[in-house]
Amino acid sequence: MSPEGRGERPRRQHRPNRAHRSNGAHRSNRTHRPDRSRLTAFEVIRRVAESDAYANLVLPGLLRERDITARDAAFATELTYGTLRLQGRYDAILAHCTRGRALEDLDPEVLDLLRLGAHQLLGMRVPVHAAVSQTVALTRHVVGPAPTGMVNAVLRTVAETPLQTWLDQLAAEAEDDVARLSVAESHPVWVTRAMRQSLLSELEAAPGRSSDITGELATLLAADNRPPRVALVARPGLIEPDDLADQVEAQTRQRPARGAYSPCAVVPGAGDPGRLPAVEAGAAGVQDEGSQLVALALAAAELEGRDERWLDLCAGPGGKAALLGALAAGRDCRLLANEVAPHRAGLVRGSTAAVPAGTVEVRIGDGRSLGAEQPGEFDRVLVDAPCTGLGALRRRPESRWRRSPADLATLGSLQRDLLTSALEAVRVGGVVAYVTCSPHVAETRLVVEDTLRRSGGAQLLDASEVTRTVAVSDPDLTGPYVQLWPHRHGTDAMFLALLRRTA
Ligand SMILES: C[S@@+](CC[C@H](N)C(=O)[O-])C[C@H]1O[C@@H](n2cnc3c(N)ncnc32)[C@H](O)[C@@H]1O
Repeated sequence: MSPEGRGERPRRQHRPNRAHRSNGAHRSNRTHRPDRSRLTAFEVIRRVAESDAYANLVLPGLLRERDITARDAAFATELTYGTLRLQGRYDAILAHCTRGRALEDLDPEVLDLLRLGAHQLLGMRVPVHAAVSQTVALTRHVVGPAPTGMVNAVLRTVAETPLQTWLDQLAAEAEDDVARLSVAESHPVWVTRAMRQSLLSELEAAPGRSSDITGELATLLAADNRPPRVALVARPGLIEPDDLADQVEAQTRQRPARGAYSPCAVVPGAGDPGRLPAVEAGAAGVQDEGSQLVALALAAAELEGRDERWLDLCAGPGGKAALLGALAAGRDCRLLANEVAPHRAGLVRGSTAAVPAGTVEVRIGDGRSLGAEQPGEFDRVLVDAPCTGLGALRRRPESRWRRSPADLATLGSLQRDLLTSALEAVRVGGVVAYVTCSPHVAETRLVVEDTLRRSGGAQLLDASEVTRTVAVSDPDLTGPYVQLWPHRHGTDAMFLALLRRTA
């Protein structure tokens, strides 16, 4: 299930400075108060570890609550997200600095403190003295005095060697390119392997592409470690992109760029999109250009015959439903937005609130049974399937460490069932878009090919060609499937297949 769908589990109460309270050394706590940005970053990282929380959901609330703004907020954000993203790299480095002590044997809070210190030293250009002394102060505040000597010594050892020298040393120890890139770019090995597999499978479909898979893999993994640029969607018929750009300009005093691919996209370089009048009114929203493109492609696919009823089988939280709803309203079509989780169905209602009344109906239910309940009813169907989210690692810093290959089995059977149901729900001649925010072939082409084989009565359309017709510039796609990439397109790694029901 995607991040927004999972609630935060009750968390273990964080007890600042346990040891101090027990030995009564309060004065030292007062004189070595850690700064609020670092303390906030630490607390978010602990919540991520202890309660399965999502950093991008917890951090903004904490910053607001504590009135941490401007440069301090930017520092806390980079410290939190950078530490979470690059945890694999830092663990490999820290393991060389603990004098033989395994990282698993450290108190988890102390390990997180070391990671925070390592990111300041190696990823943020914080001066050594400040990075070490502040991390030691934070350690004393949140854990107590016992590990401060160790934290000080380990971070000083980390700081003795520049990042590139560390990476060269780790590369020399790696047994192959996948292991080397996994450590250097901080991805679990199975994820790196899956990305490599996906790039290779594209090469089979388009042999003309660069065959330097290792080089491209390195670029892709590095792109996953950079924060994504925010893109806005101007929902057709609700606001024109130029009018949205005017609102951004009024807020930021800078004319925003238009999207590289989506005709509806506006890309503000700064500002607070949530405060734009169009976003507040629901005429626009924050949406990755990849998500915009796949929804636009479904709406643009040629249909034989009637075009009246559209279905979004897995609609929550409703980004694509809002875009499809706006398009549907412009064509006098109706959209049924289905979602299994009631609270997410509520989010769909919110996202689609600005679409003219009577266009979108929100339904709470299991998409797997919808095809049997309403067979052949729909002309266009979107299956934006629950997936590992490996295509959105840029925006969910902790997710790469949370997922495991075991998730693929559970998700794979759900994905197949949902696509089968969509093929039942669409009428003969109608089109189904199968979409994932993951490039893992087990969630993309294998699901499509298996389902086509099992269900029969459907054919694959050339999704690249359809996508080219809606894109404002050539996304350089080949073959029946569309796979977008952060390093090539600057989008999430969205996958799209288009299928037409034939019998
Ligand atoms: C990738 S998200 C969809 C994102 C959405 N299309 C958007 O653009 O905002 C997948 C959604 O599928 C929902 N889901 C999971 N299992 C489902 C099922 N059996 N039937 C319908 N929806 C399901 C999840 O709750 C989640 O909201």
